[in-house]
Amino acid sequence: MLQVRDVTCARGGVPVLSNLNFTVKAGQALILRGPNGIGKTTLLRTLAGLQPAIAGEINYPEDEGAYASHADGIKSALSVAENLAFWADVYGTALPDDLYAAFDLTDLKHRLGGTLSAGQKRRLGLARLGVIGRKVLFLDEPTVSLDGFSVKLFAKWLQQTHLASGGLAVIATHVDLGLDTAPTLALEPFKSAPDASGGSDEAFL
Ligand SMILES: Nc1ncnc2c1ncn2[C@@H]1O[C@H](COP(=O)(O)OP(=O)(O)OP(=O)(O)O)[C@@H](O)[C@H]1O
Repeated sequence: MLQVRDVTCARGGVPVLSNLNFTVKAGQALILRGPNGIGKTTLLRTLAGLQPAIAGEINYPEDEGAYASHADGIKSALSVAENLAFWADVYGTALPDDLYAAFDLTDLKHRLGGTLSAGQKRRLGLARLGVIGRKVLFLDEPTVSLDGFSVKLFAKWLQQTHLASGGLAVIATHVDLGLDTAPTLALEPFKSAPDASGGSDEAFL
């Protein structure tokens, strides 16, 4: 379970979203909604522990979190199979039997990562989530570059594999993933004071 209590997150030292409270249970996905710049990426990175919250508490089982950003994190000189084997090695896991089929990568197994199209790269980036075995996923616009078929395929993996096996997910998306019963959290009411101003911090990759 993920518990978020009175959390405020910030960019460049300036609060972006304040006083967030929510719980996501095992088997559940929470969809974050809000316009560009509201702070979805900032919140996801904060939840994932990549930057500190400036207030509040975030709890979920230790070593179960994983963040997937806009970037695919693919090694271009390795093949699709080698990329996935690399992640399995890093996380000490085994590749699930149905992984290639689940992300429509069967015919691309031996292609170099660097030669994949944007959507194919994204499918490979998402397939990493099926390898690392983490239960608490923080997903930032996971369907960018995906066609309709691939969006459905990803939603199916999320629902029938990840959530069905007791995982959970917090997902920032402007696309309807068609996840049954996934609650939505609109972030606009949590926007921090509009007159707050501050400097820049490091750009997110
Ligand atoms: N490097 C930075 N330093 C300071 N502020 C930043 C930096 N990068 C982004 N911001 C600001 O922080 C706020 C939150 O940005 P964030 O990327 O979290 O929004 P978002 O909701 O994910 O946006 P989008 O839907 O466009 O991806 C925005 O107002 C943005 O301009």
